[in-house]
Amino acid sequence: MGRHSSPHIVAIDGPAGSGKSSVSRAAARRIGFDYLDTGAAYRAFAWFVSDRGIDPENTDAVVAALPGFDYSIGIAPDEHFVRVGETDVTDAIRDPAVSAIVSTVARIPEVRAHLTELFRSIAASSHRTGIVIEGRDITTVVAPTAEIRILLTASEEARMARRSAEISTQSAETVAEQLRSRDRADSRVVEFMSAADGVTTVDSTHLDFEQTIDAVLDVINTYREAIA
Ligand SMILES: Nc1ncnc2c1ncn2[C@@H]1O[C@H](COP(=O)(O)OP(=O)(O)O)[C@@H](O)[C@H]1O
Ligand SMILES: Nc1ccn([C@@H]2O[C@H](COP(=O)(O)OP(=O)(O)O)[C@@H](O)[C@H]2O)c(=O)n1
Repeated sequence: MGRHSSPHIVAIDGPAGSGKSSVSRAAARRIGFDYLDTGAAYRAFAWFVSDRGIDPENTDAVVAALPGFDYSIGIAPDEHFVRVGETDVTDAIRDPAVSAIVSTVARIPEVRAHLTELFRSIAASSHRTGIVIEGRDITTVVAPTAEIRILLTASEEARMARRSAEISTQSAETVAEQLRSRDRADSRVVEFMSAADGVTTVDSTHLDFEQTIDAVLDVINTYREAIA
């Protein structure tokens, strides 16, 4: 526990359904690191905006809501919760209604700057040797100097199939169309479809879940001396 230096950072980016959350959490658990899902904060902020009756297209009103956004998240891989104020929103932020508006609030530069600062301070609060942080702009904006940076990709077909297997309340076509339109909107704001300089690509299209975790751990182990 008595660690005083900053935690080492493993930065992982990728499109929706590439396996970022599940693979990052499992990899973090195996190496005793904390785990931060940054998409959860964008989702929780979208939930908050909607809960307050703010139109997500009303940029000024959305920006004005930022100081009142009281966010907390569990970063131990086995203690997952997301809260806004006293409200547990762990499940609510996965609702399709939240997915439908999250890209609209995520494209606002003030929102991105505010959440980026929040992610850096959450990461700095980790008491473990390191933290795996996943999202869309972790390798490029949030933690561009991380020792280990990975782009986790998979074909569009594989990503849609994985996500529709999780969601039983909507048809596969609806899930696929919503995912495609969110990826399109997100990729206008941040580049996560191709790897930036120094970022290692892990393509999980033909890997199962366990093989993908192993592929990510292989990349981490390659740099192990840097994070020993
Ligand atoms: N390599 C894989 N093969 C098959 N299913 C996978 C693989 N990686 C992840 N999954 C599953 O795909 C779904 C989407 O993964 P998730 O981690 O939520 O992706 P993301 O965070 O990138 O949107 C989850 O149900 C997860 O268990
Ligand atoms: N670092 C990040 C993470 C998420 N996001 C936004 O948050 C949304 C939800 O992210 P997520 O990681 O939960 O999405 P999934 O890929 O899990 O569906 C994305 O569609 C982006 O609009 C972002 O802009 N930057």
